[in-house]
Amino acid sequence: MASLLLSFAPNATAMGLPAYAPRRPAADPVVVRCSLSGAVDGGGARSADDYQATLRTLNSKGVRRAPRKSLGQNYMLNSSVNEQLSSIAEIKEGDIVLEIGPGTGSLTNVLVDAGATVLAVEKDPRMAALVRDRFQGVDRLTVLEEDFMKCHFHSYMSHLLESKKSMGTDLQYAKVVSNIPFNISTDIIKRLLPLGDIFSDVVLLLQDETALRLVDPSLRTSEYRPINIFVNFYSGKMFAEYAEYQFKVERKNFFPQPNVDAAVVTFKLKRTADYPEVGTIKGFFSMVNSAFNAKRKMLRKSLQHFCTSLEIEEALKNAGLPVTSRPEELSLDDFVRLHNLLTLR
Ligand SMILES: C[S@@+](CC[C@H](N)C(=O)[O-])C[C@H]1O[C@@H](n2cnc3c(N)ncnc32)[C@H](O)[C@@H]1O
Repeated sequence: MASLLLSFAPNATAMGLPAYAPRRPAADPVVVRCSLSGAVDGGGARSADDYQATLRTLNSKGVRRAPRKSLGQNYMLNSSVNEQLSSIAEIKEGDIVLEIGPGTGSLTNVLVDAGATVLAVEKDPRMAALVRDRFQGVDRLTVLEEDFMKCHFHSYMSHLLESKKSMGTDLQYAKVVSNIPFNISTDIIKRLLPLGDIFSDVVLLLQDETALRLVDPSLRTSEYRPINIFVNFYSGKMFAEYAEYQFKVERKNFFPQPNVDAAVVTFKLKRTADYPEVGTIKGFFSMVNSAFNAKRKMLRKSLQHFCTSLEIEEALKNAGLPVTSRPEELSLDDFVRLHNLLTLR
C-alpha cells in the first residue's frame, strides 16, 4: 500500500473521479452508476466510490504527490461506511449539512444524493478544487477552501437555516456529518459541541481510541479527562448517553491505511437553555481544567488559587463529596455543584 501514491491533479475527472450524477435523474428513469474509474454503466443503484474502483484509479493515475499526513488525509474507500454515516445522521431531502474535509468528495456525494444542502470546508486547495470540479453545477453544494479551525461557518449556516425557514420549511437545525482528520479531532469537537443553536446532531468518524475515550469513560480511570466533562456539558439526550459509539471502522477501509482503526460517534447537542447552570461557562471550565492539571492531587490542594483549602473542603462537604476528592472522582453534576458553591458564595 505504501507505494500506492495518489496524484492530486486539481481536477476531479483528471483524477478519475466521477462528476456528480444524481441517484435518480428526474427526466431519465434509467439509473446511472458511475465508478471512480470514470466508467458509467446502467443498472446500478447509485454512483459509488467503492474500494476496488478507488484503488484502480489511484494506481492508474501515476505518482506525483503523497496525501498529506499533516492534513490527516486518509480517504474512505468503502462507500457503505459513507452511506452509514449519512443514515445514522438521518439525512434527508431538505436537510442542511456541514462537512469538514470533503477530500475526494465521496461522503459529499452521499449527502448530496440524500437531498441535503451541503457546506463543505476543505483546507487543501487541491482537494477543494477537485470537489468543486466534481460537483460542478450542483447548486446544493458550496465548497469553502478554508481551515475549519479559522472558518466563519456559523454565519453561513445561520443564513442557510434562515433561508430554509423563509421558504416555509420547519427545519430548525443543521447537522454535521464528517470523516475528520484524526490529528485535530479534539479541536474540531471543542469547536462544534457548543453550537447547539445551529446544530442538532454531530456525526463524526474518529480515531477509535479517541472515540472510546470520549464515550462515557468510567470515573476513577486514567481515561477520564476534562474533554469528558465538556462532552457531557454540551451534548446528551434524556435517558441516553452523552455521546454514542456507533461502530468500528477498520483501518483497511482508508487510503493510505492509517496505523489505527476508526469509529463513528454521534453527539446530540443540547440547546443553551439545557446547559447545566453555572456562574459563567468560562469560569466553570477554568476550574475543571485546573483540577485536572494536577490530577493526582486532591481538589483542596489543586484549586487553591481559587480559594482557601478550608473553603474548598467546606464546599466539597456541602456538595456531598469527600473532602479528600480528586478530580477523576467527580461527575459533571458534582463539578457543577462544587463550582457553584465556590463561586456563588
Ligand atoms: C480523513 S480525510 C477525509 C476525506 C474524505 N471526507 C473522505 O472521507 O475520504 C480529512 C480531510 O480533511 C481535510 N482537512 C485537514 N485539515 C483540515 C482543516 N483544518 N480544515 C478543513 N479541512 C481539513 C484534508 O485535506 C482531508 O481532505
